[in-house]
Formats: sequence, structure tokens, C-alpha cells
Amino acid sequence: MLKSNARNAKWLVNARNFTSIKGKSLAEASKALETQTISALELTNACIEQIEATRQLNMFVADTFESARQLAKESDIRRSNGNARGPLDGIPVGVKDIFCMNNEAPTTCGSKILEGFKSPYESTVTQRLLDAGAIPLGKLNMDEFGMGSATKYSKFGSTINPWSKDFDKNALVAGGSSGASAAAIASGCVFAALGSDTGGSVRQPAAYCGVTGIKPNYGRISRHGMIAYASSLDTPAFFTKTAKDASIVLPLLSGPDGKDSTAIQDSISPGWCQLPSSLNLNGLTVGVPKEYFVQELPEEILNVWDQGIKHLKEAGARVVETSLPLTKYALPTYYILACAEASSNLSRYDGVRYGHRATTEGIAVNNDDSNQANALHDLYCRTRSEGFGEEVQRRILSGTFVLSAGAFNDYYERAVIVRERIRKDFANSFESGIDVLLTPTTPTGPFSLHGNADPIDMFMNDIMTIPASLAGLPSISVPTALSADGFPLGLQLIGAPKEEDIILQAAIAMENQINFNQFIPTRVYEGTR
Ligand SMILES: NC(=O)C[C@H](N)C(=O)O
Repeated sequence: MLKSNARNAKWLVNARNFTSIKGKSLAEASKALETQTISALELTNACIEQIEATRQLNMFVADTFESARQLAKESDIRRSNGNARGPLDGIPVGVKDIFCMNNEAPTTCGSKILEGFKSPYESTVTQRLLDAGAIPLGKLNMDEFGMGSATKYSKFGSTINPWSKDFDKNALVAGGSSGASAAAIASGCVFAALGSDTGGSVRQPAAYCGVTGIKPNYGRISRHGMIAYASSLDTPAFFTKTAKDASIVLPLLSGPDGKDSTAIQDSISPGWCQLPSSLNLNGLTVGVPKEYFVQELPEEILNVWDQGIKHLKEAGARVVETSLPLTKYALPTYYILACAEASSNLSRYDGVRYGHRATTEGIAVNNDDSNQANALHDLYCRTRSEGFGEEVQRRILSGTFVLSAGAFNDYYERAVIVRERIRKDFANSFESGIDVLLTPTTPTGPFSLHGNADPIDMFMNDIMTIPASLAGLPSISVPTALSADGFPLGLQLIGAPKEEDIILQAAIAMENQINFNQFIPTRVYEGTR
């Protein structure tokens, strides 16, 4: 009795110091739980408070606070019994609304067509989070079905970048499609957040929000329960404050899964992803691909790139120029393949099986067979026109076109061939002795939320991230510097197949020198840190 009172008293004292844990890394939060400096319930409540304080950014589209508090209490009991499950036990996390969860939150993928959809099952990756003792606080906003680079194409409206000078006229995009997951880390609402990366959806928002975003190798994390956009590219991925945190989370989410035939079947060796405590990169060769020096690259991006090269050299790496000649074909190849796969995947949303259904008012139905067929066709058309947003419709139309008989050979088939050649480009580079490639994550810093919404400009944002997606390679965005205007800029490390450990080592070596955590988006921390 006395003992537990003493511990409660200790927690109460520290409860006044919540502010000191907000915005800290997952490793730090985990340590605080381990030493019982804070309880999981207190940590959860502190994160909920921060979510409430930052509603203006429009990050959480569904809260699961009730189940979160229950899970936190269970975590505290486990810990007090000496049965804590490891570094994620008691850690508040967020989940992109693309992952099916069997809790109080609907799963909508940012789309009206899935409005109110309650998943009857749990995705593999969220189940692994739960098994590790993590505490999901809610579902995070996203571009509808993962299609976009700004988290603007959502039925819930846009998410705002926490680094914006103000959250109104001068609001910046958080990037997309997993923009809210990145923003939730940057604003200290959670310590890890799930996203998905098809062509850059985790790395690009990570760069824009000044956090770490890792896209593991295709198949490293099971896709079971992640709503499909372009199945040959879709990769469950996640955000943390630091690369060190990412190295803690990745092994817990990875591994074979009988429910996804594309999940990597190799079991993970015990030493995998465990990083030496004193990191130096002696013996590591970093390639800088010359084709990524696209003409339009602004000075500040070039400077950040130079800074990254310097950091890697200082950590002991050898840096050489390399060539990936087919880089310029990656963007069109991606948008042909992704749209083609999307047009097929999204054909299941017809207003009959689940989700939004258009009203049948005005659709004439009588017993005449042809009339009934017309009525059904009308229902599909109305449902899909009402349920899908503009960008999703655009992609379904172009995807249907590239798969049509007259266009298939010229577009889809060619794109499949070019994709293989792009994969070969990377393989040649790695075979020549390069261990990891270094590029900017994005061609610019975060842009205005209210600016030009030309879809082609939006596609151009993915120019640096898409090649690795086509090749299925692991890659990570490391927050590297602030622009002259005070906005985050990131660099991307791309690794050889299944070599997440190498990109993580290089990323950690960089972050040790950069110390990006010295910078914070002050508006969302006002009075809280
Ligand atoms: N899903 C992604 O990885 C984002 C990419 N900008 C796309 O719209 O396809």
C-alpha cells in the first residue's frame, strides 16, 4: 500500500512535467515509462491534451480515446507486474485512415465512398502495434485512397503543416498522402504514426514536416488490412521523430504474414536492425546519382544536399557520383502503373456492397430487363460520381484508358518494361559497390495550401521518391535543415533490396550530427514546452 502510494506520488510530481515529454522521441518516452517516471495513462492523457490543443491543424479524423485509456491502464498493470512487452508498451501512436481497425473508429481512407465503414477485422500492422502494447489514439487524415501529395484531397478537408507561419492565409501543406501522420509527430501528438507509401506518401510529408519517414522494402510489412491503391507499389510505412526511433519500431511491425502473399517470408535474424551504439560509417560507400540534379532544383535544396554529403563524409563514409540513367522515365511510368492498378482496385466501390450509395430517386425501375440493367448502371454511375473526389476520378479514368485495348501496348505494357529497367539501374549501381544512395527527398520545401492546384505540379513533387518505389527499395527521409523561411527540408537515403539496416545506420549517423530536434514548430508548442 505504502509502496504503491509512493509510486503514485512520484508520478504525480512528474505529471506536472508532462510538458517535458511532449515532442520528445519515442526512445525517450519509452525510457520514461520504463523508469516509471510517467505512467502510460498519464502519457496518453498528455498526448490527448496535445491533440485537443492542435485541432486547427485537422490531423485526427476519428479519435479512439476511450479504448486508448483502457489500453493504457492495461499497459500500466502489465508494467507494475513486471510483464511489460518491450519498447512500445504504453506508447501513444496514430494510424493513417487507410488501415482497417476493429475499434470504435470508422475506416474511410479519406473518402466519402467509405463513409461510416466499420471494419470487421484488424489489419496485420495495427494488430502488431497492439500486440507490442502501443496505444492508438485515432485515425489520421490523408489524401483520398492515398492519391495526392498535399493531404488536400480528403473528404475531411486539408491538414495544415505545423510549421506554417499561421494556420490561415499562410498555411502550408503537410505533404501527402500521409500528411496528417507526419504532422502528428511534428506537433507532439504521438510518438509513432503509421502511413503508407506508394510513390512517396511517407517520405515527402516527412520532409515537409521535419520528421523521419521510413518506407521499408516492398513486402517488409504486411499489406493485409491496408486499403489497396496500387498493389504492386503500396508499402505500409511509418513516421517517428528520429531514425533511432524507426530502428526500434521497424522490427516489431515486420515479418512474414500468411494473409499477404507478397510479405517477405525470410524470418528476421535476431541481430537485424540492431545498431551499434557508436556509429561510424567507415567502409560505407554513398552514391550521389547525377540524374537527380534536375535543372529546376532551387539553391537551398542543393545546399542541403551538400550538407548531407558533408555529414556522411564526416561520419567516415566514402561519397562517389553514380548514374541512374532511366530516372527521367520514372514519373510517367509510375503514374501509368499506379492509375492502372487503382482503376482495377477501386472498381469494388459500387454502392452495393458497402459504403456510400447514391439515392435511387429518379432512377426508373420496372420489370423490363433492360430497364433494370440501366437502373443498376445508373446507380453505379451516381454512386461513384458522388462518392469519389475529383483526383480519384481523374486517376480511375486515366487508369482505365491505359488498360483499354487500344492503349494497353503503348502505355501499360511499356511502363511495365521501363519499370524493370529502372530496377536494373539501381541493381547496377549497388553491384558497382555502392551501399546507399543520397538524394533530396523533394524538389522544393513545403508549398502554400492555398496555391495553384495543377495536378501535374502535384505529380512533380514525387520526382525524387518515385524511382525507389518502382524498384521496391527501402528508403528513408531524414530531416536535415530549415530553409531560409524556417521550413523543414529533408534528404532521402535509398538502400539495396532488404537493407533497411544500412539506411538506418546512415540516417542515424546523419541525425547525430544534424541534431534537428533543436528546431521545433513553435506555434504548436506554445506554452507546452
Ligand atoms: N500515394 C503516394 O505515395 C503519393 C503519390 N503522390 C500519389 O499520389 O500516388
